[in-house]
Amino acid sequence: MTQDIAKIDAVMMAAPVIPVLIIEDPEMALPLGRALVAGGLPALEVTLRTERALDVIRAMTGIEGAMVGAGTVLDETMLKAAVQAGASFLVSPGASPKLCEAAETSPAPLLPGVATAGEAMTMMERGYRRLKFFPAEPAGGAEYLKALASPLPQVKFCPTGGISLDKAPKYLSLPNVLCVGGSWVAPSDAIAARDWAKVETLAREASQLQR
Ligand SMILES: O=C(O)C(=O)C[C@H](O)[C@H](O)COP(=O)(O)O
Repeated sequence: MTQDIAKIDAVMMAAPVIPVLIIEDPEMALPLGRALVAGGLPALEVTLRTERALDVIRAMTGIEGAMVGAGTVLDETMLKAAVQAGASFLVSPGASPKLCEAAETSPAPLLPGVATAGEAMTMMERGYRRLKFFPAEPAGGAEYLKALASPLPQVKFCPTGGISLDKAPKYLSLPNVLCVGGSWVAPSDAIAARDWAKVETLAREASQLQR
C-alpha cells in the first residue's frame, strides 16, 4: 500500500499539534512524553537526530495514550530501525523515491515532506494524500500553503518548521491543514531543567487551538 490514509489520519487528527522532539537523554523520555500526553498532545514525533533517539522511542511506547512516531527518517535503514523500536508513524523532511519504496511495505505509515506543488504532485502520483509541508515558514508560510489548496484539494498537510503558538492558528484555519508540527511545546531549556509542568502547560495551550 502506498499510504494508509486511515492510519495517518488517526495521527494527524489526534490533536491540532504534533510535538517534534529532539531528545538526547532517554531518561527524559517518560516524564516528557507523559507531560505532553497529559497536556492533550498524544501524537509524539521523536526525531532520529540524536544518538539515543531509538531508545527514546522504545521508552515512549510504554506511555498510556501516546502514539509514538519517528521524525527525520531519511532512508530505509532509519525507517526499519524506527519501526523495530516501536514507531507507529514515520515523518521525513523530504520525499525520495527510495524512501517511499521502503515505506510502501512498512506497517507504519509515512508522512513525507514536500515544499512545492511539483513535489506534492509527484507524491500524489504515488498515491499519497497526506503530506508534511516543510520547512513551512521559510518556504512561504500559511499564505503559500493556502495557494496550494485550490489546485490540489485532495491533499491535506501538516505544516512544520518555524511554527509557534502565535503562528499556528493561521495554518489551522486553512482547508488543507489537518494539524501542525512544532518543537515549541518541548523547548530544550524546559527539558534540561526537567520542568514538566511547563511542558504540560505548553501542550495544553497547543491542544486547545481551534482547527
Ligand atoms: O526532520 C524532520 O523530519 C522534521 O520533522 C523537522 C522538523 O519538522 C522541524 O525541525 C521542526 O521545526 P521547528 O518547530 O521549527 O523546530
